[in-house]
This record gives sequence, C-alpha cells and structure tokens, in this order.
Amino acid sequence: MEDAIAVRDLVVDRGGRRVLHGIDATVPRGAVTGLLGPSGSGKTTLMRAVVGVQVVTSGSVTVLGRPAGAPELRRRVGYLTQAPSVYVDLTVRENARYFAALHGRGAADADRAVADVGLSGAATQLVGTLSGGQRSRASLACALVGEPELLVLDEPTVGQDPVLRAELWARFHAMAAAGTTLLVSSHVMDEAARCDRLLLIREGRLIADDTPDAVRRATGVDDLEEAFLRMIRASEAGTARQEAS
Ligand SMILES: Nc1ncnc2c1ncn2[C@@H]1O[C@H](COP(=O)(O)OP(=O)(O)OP(=O)(O)O)[C@@H](O)[C@H]1O
Repeated sequence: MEDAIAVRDLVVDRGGRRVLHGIDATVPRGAVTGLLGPSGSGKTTLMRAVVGVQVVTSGSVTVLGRPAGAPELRRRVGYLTQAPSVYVDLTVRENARYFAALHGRGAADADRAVADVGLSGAATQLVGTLSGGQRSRASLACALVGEPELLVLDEPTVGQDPVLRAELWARFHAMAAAGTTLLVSSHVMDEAARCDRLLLIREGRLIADDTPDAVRRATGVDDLEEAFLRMIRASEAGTARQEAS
C-alpha cells in the first residue's frame, strides 16, 4: 500500500530564510510516526506543508495520494496546531459537538472524543475557564472527533501530566490499530520511544527516518536521546567532511 505521506526534496523559506533544506520522508499508513527535533528545527513548518497551508519553495508533498492541500483532503486530514483552536465562549461539549457536526458526526461521537482526551469531568465547563493543558486537550478532542484518515498533531502532549500523556499515547496507538495514520510532533525525546517510526529533524534537515529499534541498532545505544545525539554528531561530521572536500 502506498504511504500516507510522501515528501520529496521539500524546500521551504520563511521570512527570507531557508528553514527546510530539501526534506525527503515518508509516513506509512496505520502507524504513529513521531516528528522529533529541537525547538526551531522545522517540525511545525513540515506539518504545515503536509496539511497544505505552507507556501513551499520547491519539492512536493503527497498526502493520501493527492497533492497536499487539495480540497478533497479537507475532511480526510485533521490538524492540531500548537495554539488551541476552540471557541472560548462554548463549553468543551459544545465545541466537540460543533466540530462533530461539521464532519457529519453525532453527539455520541463528540462525547466519546471528549472522554478520549480525559475531559469528561469538564465537559460542561466553558473553554475560556479551562487550564492551558485542558484547553489543548479540548482542541485535540475537536481534531479527533471527525475521525480523519490522517491526523497531524503538533505537540499534542505538551503541558500534560505523565498519566494523561500515557493515556493519550495509548489512544493514538488504538487509533493507528484501527487504521488511522498519525504524525505527531514532539521536542521531548522520551516520547520518541512511544512511536512506531521516527523522523528526526534538525536545523531543517532530516537526520533519521526509521523505527526506534533501528535507530538504537544503528547507534549502538538504547537511550533514544543519546542515540539522537550520536546521529546529530555523525551528520555534523559528514557535513564538515563535505564542506572540506
Ligand atoms: N512566520 C514565520 N516567519 C519567519 N520565520 C519563521 C516563521 N515561523 C517560523 N519561522 C522560523 O522557521 C524555523 C522553523 O520553525 P518551526 O516553527 O517550524 O520549528 P519547530 O521545530 O516547530 O519549533 P517548536 O518546537 O519550537 O515549535 C525557525 O527558525 C523559526 O524561527
């Protein structure tokens, strides 16, 4: 089966500066792929290109067999941005039901999405009165409720407590097992181990596209944070050699 996402030689400039330097990457269907990298490395920019809201300089992004941003993808792709996109003057449940209705789903689907993000206890609370972490979970519920084929989630677990983070990751894997494709960004390396596949990005360049186990094997260390440091050093050494020759 073809990949859910295929990125080919993607170059993006923002604010007059190159932020993605020719990315080649694929995201398989029905799995959780982690997009990991330090702050400012280009994760959000790559996600924006995948959902079709980023002007690209060159290269291509194919999503579910169509060019990224194609109108017919609108209902098939869900996007969670870092800034919660929910209505502050509606309750959690009203927000979820509104987004459910947009996707032709019912109240029961909305309530399930609210439960899935651990917000049943706050369902009748106005979003404007929620904590930051709760507000981002409300936003996540609205991204999940339409059950899109591809979910692009920008730092969905940031600011959440460890128990909730574990529950959200379990939820992501349950969705993947049911056939959903998830691309999930994080700058927290300990989340890498929770992914089926990893895309590691640094300074706008992809330095790994593999499974966590393959990354461990290639670097000879178990700890993925240490493994990434080794890959970064190896890629820097490679760049230095190229520049010297
Ligand atoms: N609107 C913009 N105009 C100009 N430059 C931008 C803009 N948005 C982002 N950038 C720059 O593009 C680069 C990549 O940013 P991006 O948001 O993709 O990184 P990120 O890996 O998602 O970071 P974080 O983990 O902090 O969210 C950064 O150097 C950033 O300063």
